[in-house]
Amino acid sequence: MTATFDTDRMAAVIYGSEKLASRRREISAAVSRIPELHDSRPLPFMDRLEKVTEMTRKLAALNKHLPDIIDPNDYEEGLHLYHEVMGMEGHPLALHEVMFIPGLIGQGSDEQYEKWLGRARRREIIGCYAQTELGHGSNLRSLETTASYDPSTREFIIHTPQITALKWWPGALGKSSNYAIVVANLIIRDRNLGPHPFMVQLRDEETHRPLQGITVGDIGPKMAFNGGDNGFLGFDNYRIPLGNLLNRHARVEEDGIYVKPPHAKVGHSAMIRVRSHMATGQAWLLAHSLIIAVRYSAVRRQGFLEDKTREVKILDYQTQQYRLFPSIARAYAFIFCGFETIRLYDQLILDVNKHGNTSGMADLHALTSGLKSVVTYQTGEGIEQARMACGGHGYSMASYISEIYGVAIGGCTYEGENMVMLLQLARYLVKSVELIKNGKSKELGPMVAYLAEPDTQEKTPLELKDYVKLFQMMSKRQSWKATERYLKLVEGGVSRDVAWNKTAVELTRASRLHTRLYIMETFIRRVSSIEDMNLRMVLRDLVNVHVNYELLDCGIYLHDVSLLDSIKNQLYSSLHSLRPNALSLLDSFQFSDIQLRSVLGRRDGHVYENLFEWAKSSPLNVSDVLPSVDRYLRPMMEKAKL
Ligand SMILES: CC/C=C\C/C=C\C/C=C\C/C=C/C(=O)SCCNC(=O)CCNC(=O)[C@H](O)C(C)(C)COP(=O)(O)OP(=O)(O)OC[C@H]1O[C@@H](n2cnc3c(N)ncnc32)[C@H](O)[C@@H]1OP(=O)(O)O
Ligand SMILES: Cc1cc2nc3c(=O)[nH]c(=O)nc-3n(C[C@H](O)[C@H](O)[C@H](O)COP(=O)(O)OP(=O)(O)OC[C@H]3O[C@@H](n4cnc5c(N)ncnc54)[C@H](O)[C@@H]3O)c2cc1C
Repeated sequence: MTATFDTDRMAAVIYGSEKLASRRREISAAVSRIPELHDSRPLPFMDRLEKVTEMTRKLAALNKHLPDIIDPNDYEEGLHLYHEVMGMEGHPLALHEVMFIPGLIGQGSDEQYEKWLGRARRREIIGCYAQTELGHGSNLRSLETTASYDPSTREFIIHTPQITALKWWPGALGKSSNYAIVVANLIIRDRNLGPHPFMVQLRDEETHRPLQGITVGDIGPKMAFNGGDNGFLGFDNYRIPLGNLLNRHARVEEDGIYVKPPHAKVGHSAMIRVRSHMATGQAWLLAHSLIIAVRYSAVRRQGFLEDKTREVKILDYQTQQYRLFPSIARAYAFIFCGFETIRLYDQLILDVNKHGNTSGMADLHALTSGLKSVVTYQTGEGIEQARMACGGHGYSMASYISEIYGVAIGGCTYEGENMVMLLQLARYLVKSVELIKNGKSKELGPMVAYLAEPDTQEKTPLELKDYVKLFQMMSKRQSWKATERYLKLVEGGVSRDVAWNKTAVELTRASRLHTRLYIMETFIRRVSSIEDMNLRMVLRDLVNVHVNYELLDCGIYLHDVSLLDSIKNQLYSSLHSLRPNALSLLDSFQFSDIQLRSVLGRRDGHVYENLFEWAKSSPLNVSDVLPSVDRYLRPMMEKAKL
C-alpha cells in the first residue's frame, strides 16, 4: 500500500528539523560502511562478559571514527551515532552523557566547569551518578552515606556507615567509571543538612584500580541493560577536598559556614533532566518494537478472510490493528511531549544557573513526574503487545523485542519509581484544587486551569474538541473526588500522612488522568501546527485513534449509551483508515537494520530466510551433537536400554 505522505518529511517532524533528519540518514549510511562499528555477532548469542567486552570494543572504535562521521559538538548527532552503534543495552559511557555531564552542568560552579567539565566532554574521565543506596532509592531524605566537613583540613570525609548505605544500582558505576557525582548527606558540626552532590574520584586514572578507602564492583546481571555494568560503592572515611562539593547552588565556606541553595530541591536537576528526556527515549523504544511488529505483520500471512484462495496478512485483522495502532499514536504523542519537556528543562536550567530563578521548578517537577510514569508504563504495555502480535517469532530473541521491553520497562523504576512520582504529581493537583476551594483560582498554573472549569453537558454528534472536553471533565472530576476524599479524612481528625495513604490509589488515578490529558492536548496542539497538509491529514488519523482509544481505555462513563457507541465506531473506522499508512508512519522513524538489531524487523522482509540463517548461527548449532548429550544423555539412554 502506497503511503499518502513523504516519509522524509515526516522524519523531519519526528526529529524536529529536515537538517537533523537528513544528518541521521547520512550518519546511518556512514556507520553501515564501517564493519568495526557493527556488532561482531548477534548480541543474544553473547554471555554477560562477552557483551560488556563487545560494548567496550565498539565504544573505543566509535571514539576513533566519531570525528569523521559527526560534528563532535552536536548533541543530537552524537546521540544518533551512539544509538546506531552502541544500541540500547548499555555501555561504559551510558550514564556519562545522560547524567554525569548534565549533573556537572546543573550543579557545578564555573570554576568546577574549568576543572572537570572539559575533561568529561573530551572523555579523559568517565563518570556516573551515584545516589541510590542498597537500603533507599525513593526516599531521598533517608539516604545514609555521609559527607562530614573537617575544617581543620578543609576536607569532606565520605563514609558508608552500614551496609544499607552502600551505593547500589548506579549505571556504569561498578566497572567503567573512574569518577562519580556522589549524593551524600552533608554534615557540618553534627548537623545533617541533607543530600548534596559531591565530585568523587573512584579509581586511579592510570591503572583504573579503586583508590584506597573505596570498595566498588558490579551488582550482577539484570533483566536487561546487560551490555553495561551497574555498581555498588562503599566508602571507608574517604577524604575529598572542600572544592569537591558541587557548589553552584549550596556552598560551605572554609570555616564551615553553610550557604544554603535558592531552592531545597535545586540539587535534583540531574533527575529532572533525565525525566524531561524520557518521553522521547521511550517513544523511540516503542517505535522500535512497532516497526518490527508492523513490518512482520505486513509479511506474515495466517488464516483467511473473504478470499479463501490465499491466507490474509495478519495486519488486516482488526484485532491486530487494535493492539498496534494506538501505540503508533502514542509513540508520536510522546515524541511531541518530549519536545515540550526538553525545551522546558533547557529553559529552567538557564533560569536557575544564570538568574537564580527557580519559579519553574515546581511545574516541571509535577509535569515530568506524571509524564515519566505514564509514558514508561504505556510504552511497556505497547512493546508487550507488539511482541505478542508477532506470535512465536516475537518470543524469539531474533525479534529483539524482549530486550527492547527489558530496557524500556526499567524506566518505570529508574528516575523515581512510577508510584512515587505519580504521588508527587498528586500533591500538585491537591494543592490546585484547594486553591480553587479557597477562591484563589487565579493562582492556578496553566496546566491545571481546567480544574476550575464548570462541567459540560454530553451531546452528539461530537467533534474532536468535544471528545477532549469529555476527557478533561473526567480528569477534573477525579482530581476533585480524590482531594475531597483526602480532606474529608483530615477534617475527620485523621492525620495528613494517614489520610494521604488512605487516598493514595485515587490520587494516583487522578495523576494518570491529568497526565493523559496533557499528552492528548499536546498531541493535538502539535499536529494542528503542521503545515504540510498530507502530514497533517495522516497525523489527524492518529489523533482520532488516540483520543477515542484513551476515552475507552480510561473507562469514560457516559449517561448517553449511544455516545459510547459513536466513540467505538469512530475508533474502529480510524483503525481502518490508518491501515494504508501504518507501516510508513513507522518507517518515518528511519531506524536502520543495524540499530533495530531485529531479524524479524529487517527492511528486506525476507523473514523466513533471515530467521533460518540466524538460528543456524546459534552457538548450540556449532556441532550436531552437543558435548552434554555425549556426556549425560547418551549414557542415560543406554542405561535405560539395559
Ligand atoms: C536521556 C534519558 C533517556 C533514557 C535514559 C537512559 C538511561 C538512563 C538509565 C538509568 C538512569 C537512572 C538514574 C536514576 O535512577 S538516578 C536516581 C533516581 N532517583 C529518584 O528519582 C528518587 C526519587 N525520589 C525523589 O525524588 C524524592 O525522594 C521525592 C521527590 C519523591 C520526595 O522528596 P522529599 O521527601 O524531599 O520531598 P517531598 O516532601 O515529597 O516534597 C517536598 C516539596 O518539594 C517538591 N519537590 C520534590 N522534588 C522536587 C524537584 N525535583 N523539583 C521541584 N520540586 C520538588 C515537592 O513537590 C514538594 O513540594 P510541595 O508539595 O509544594 O511541598
Ligand atoms: C535500570 C536501572 C538503572 C538505574 N540507574 C541508576 C543510576 O544511574 N543512579 C542511581 O542513583 N540510581 C539508579 N537506579 C536506581 C533507581 O533510581 C531506584 O531503583 C529507584 O529510585 C527506586 O528505588 P528503590 O529501588 O530503592 O525502590 P524503593 O524506594 O524501595 O521502592 C520499592 C517500592 O516501594 C513502593 N514505594 C516506595 N516508596 C513509596 C511511597 N512513598 N509511596 C508509595 N509506594 C512507595 C513502590 O511500589 C516501589 O516500587 C537505577 C535502577 C534501575 C532499575
